[in-house]
Amino acid sequence: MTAQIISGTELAKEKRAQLAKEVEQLKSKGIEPGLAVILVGDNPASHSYVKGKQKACAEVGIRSILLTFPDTITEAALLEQIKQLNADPSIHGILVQLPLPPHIDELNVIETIAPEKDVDGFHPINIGRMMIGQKAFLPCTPYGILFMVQSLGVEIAGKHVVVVGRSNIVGKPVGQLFLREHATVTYCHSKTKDLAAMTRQADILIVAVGRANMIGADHVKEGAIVIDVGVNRLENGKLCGDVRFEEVKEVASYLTPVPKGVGPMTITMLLHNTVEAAREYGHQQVQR
Ligand SMILES: Nc1nc2c(c(=O)[nH]1)N[C@@H](CN(C=O)c1ccc(C(=O)N[C@@H](CCC(=O)O)C(=O)O)cc1)CN2
Repeated sequence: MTAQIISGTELAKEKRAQLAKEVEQLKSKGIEPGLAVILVGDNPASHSYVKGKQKACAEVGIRSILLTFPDTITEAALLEQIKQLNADPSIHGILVQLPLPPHIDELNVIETIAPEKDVDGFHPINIGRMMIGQKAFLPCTPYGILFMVQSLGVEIAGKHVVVVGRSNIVGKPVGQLFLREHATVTYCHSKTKDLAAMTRQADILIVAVGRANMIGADHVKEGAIVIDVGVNRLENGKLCGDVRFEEVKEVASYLTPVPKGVGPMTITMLLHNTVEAAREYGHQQVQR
């Protein structure tokens, strides 16, 4: 079997075209979706992701503002900035690019963002609402993965989804999203015994570890759908995923590439959440 490659770039293009129309409709009602992006420090990857987010906003007609701070900013000063944005009626979405410098407590920062402006879907209120099946902003990478799998038209209910990785922003929430779709979900992590025996049970295998090329053909059941979330930069400057693409493509039915797989969907679902935030809350001033 040779896998069909799921193009995140193509899916993102289709979804962004639809979002651009929705933004036009909102603007005709006097609502211009606005996103505030906060960037702390000089991590080159973070700068590049933020640039990508701003470019994508411009593409669909979302107004974005960028607030940059040196990595010496105090946590108190950063929280104050967020409170000001919470009170700004022209801003519907706020995101703080992660990771933050070690002296700043990420959870304090995330919890300071008003849940109705938390377009990253990281606030404990949104995570909690997601887990009990209530309306919530869904974290962008997990949401993008679900969107990709749903776009294949395969039934998710009853499928065995194995997630490798348990980060708060990808591994844990992606399992919950598939559980909400009635999949049977298994989480694997660094302490899992006989990883290959677990991953070979997966109908849908989602790998989000951040270790280059760790998953090979021997980890994958014939015909499985394999989603590679890893973005690893090699010494030669090239990007590669957590999955050994050339090997696994001979076993899987569908496979995402790196780059141009899950990455472009992350930014697209951020645009989706920002449009939703403007639609839901755009007409009212958030009081704080
Ligand atoms: N506040 C947030 N911080 C971080 C998030 C997030 O969702 N919210 N996720 C990651 C980084 N990230 C978005 O912020 C992100 C990562 C990767 C891509 C992407 O498109 N990758 C490309 C390759 C890019 C490259 O050349 O380096 C791809 O896979 O094709 C987009 C966004 C951590 N922080």
